[in-house]
Amino acid sequence: MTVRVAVTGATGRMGGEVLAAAADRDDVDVVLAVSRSAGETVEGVAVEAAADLPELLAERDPDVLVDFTGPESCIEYAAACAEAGVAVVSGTTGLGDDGFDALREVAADVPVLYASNFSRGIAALRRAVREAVPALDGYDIELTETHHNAKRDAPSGTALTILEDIDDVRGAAERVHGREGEAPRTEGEVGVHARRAGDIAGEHEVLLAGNHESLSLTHRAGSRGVFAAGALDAAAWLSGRDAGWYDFTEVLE
Ligand SMILES: NC(=O)c1ccc[n+]([C@@H]2O[C@H](COP(=O)([O-])OP(=O)(O)OC[C@H]3O[C@@H](n4cnc5c(N)ncnc54)[C@H](O)[C@@H]3O)[C@@H](O)[C@H]2O)c1
Ligand SMILES: O=C(O)C1=N[C@H](C(=O)O)CCC1
Repeated sequence: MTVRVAVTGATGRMGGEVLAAAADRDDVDVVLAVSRSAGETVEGVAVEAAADLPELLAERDPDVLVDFTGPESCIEYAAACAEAGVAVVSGTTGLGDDGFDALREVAADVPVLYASNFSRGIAALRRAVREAVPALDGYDIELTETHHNAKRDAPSGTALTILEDIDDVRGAAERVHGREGEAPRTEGEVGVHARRAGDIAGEHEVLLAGNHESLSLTHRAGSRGVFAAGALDAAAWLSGRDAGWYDFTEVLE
């Protein structure tokens, strides 16, 4: 069955990747693409005004909306989907606690699948981290993420997700963002570092060091296409499900 997909942020980096990936798949059909600035054509799809989303959702009747925009717009668009009965796949990061609370409210009305990272490799890295941290109890942990020079939020949403994984398996730890001046480690802290350079699609390293050894667990995204592919896999999987909150790991099972 072909899933009818609406895309927000269509003139953005990820919006364009989603439209390009959709063009090469026969299980999804893009019925709507919107952005703040309408009038462009992206991957052969006419981009319409995001301000008209409520009316356009009613007119085009998509099954799922795929969102990679900004924290405020993500919630605005998801709320419109709740009204229209459209499922939501979102990968927008920087939502904060209030943003996630609002997104979970939408999940009361429609299916919502959120992931800070739609690559299968990061899902595998998370499993490895959850196994390595308890196995190397007491080792120092440093997390470094590296992204393109246009990324607005820091640390990355993926880094925050991995930090939650570490807290889950080791207990809540103090997070130290960057280092400068007299800054020796304190017992159990997790160092967090965000690098911004070039057009790097996304790198995440978790370093565990102690007992005369170190372990580095690293994921590198080759392009944004990996995220677009995962988001469309999620959209195809989510379509037709009951209202509720879903996780990308369920798609990978
Ligand atoms: N979950 C993942 O796998 C994954 C992968 C890549 C990027 N991301 C996230 O996706 C988001 C977008 O990344 P990008 O590189 O495509 O950014 P971008 O700036 O290239 O594109 C963002 C798009 O959203 C629109 N937008 C942003 N804020 C808006 C607002 N307040 N109202 C209306 N429209 C708004 C912009 O006009 C643009 O079209 C970021 O949060 C990023 O961290 C997630
Ligand atoms: O390019 C970005 O921006 C990315 N954002 C996500 C994050 O913040 O973790 C995923 C990786 C790429």
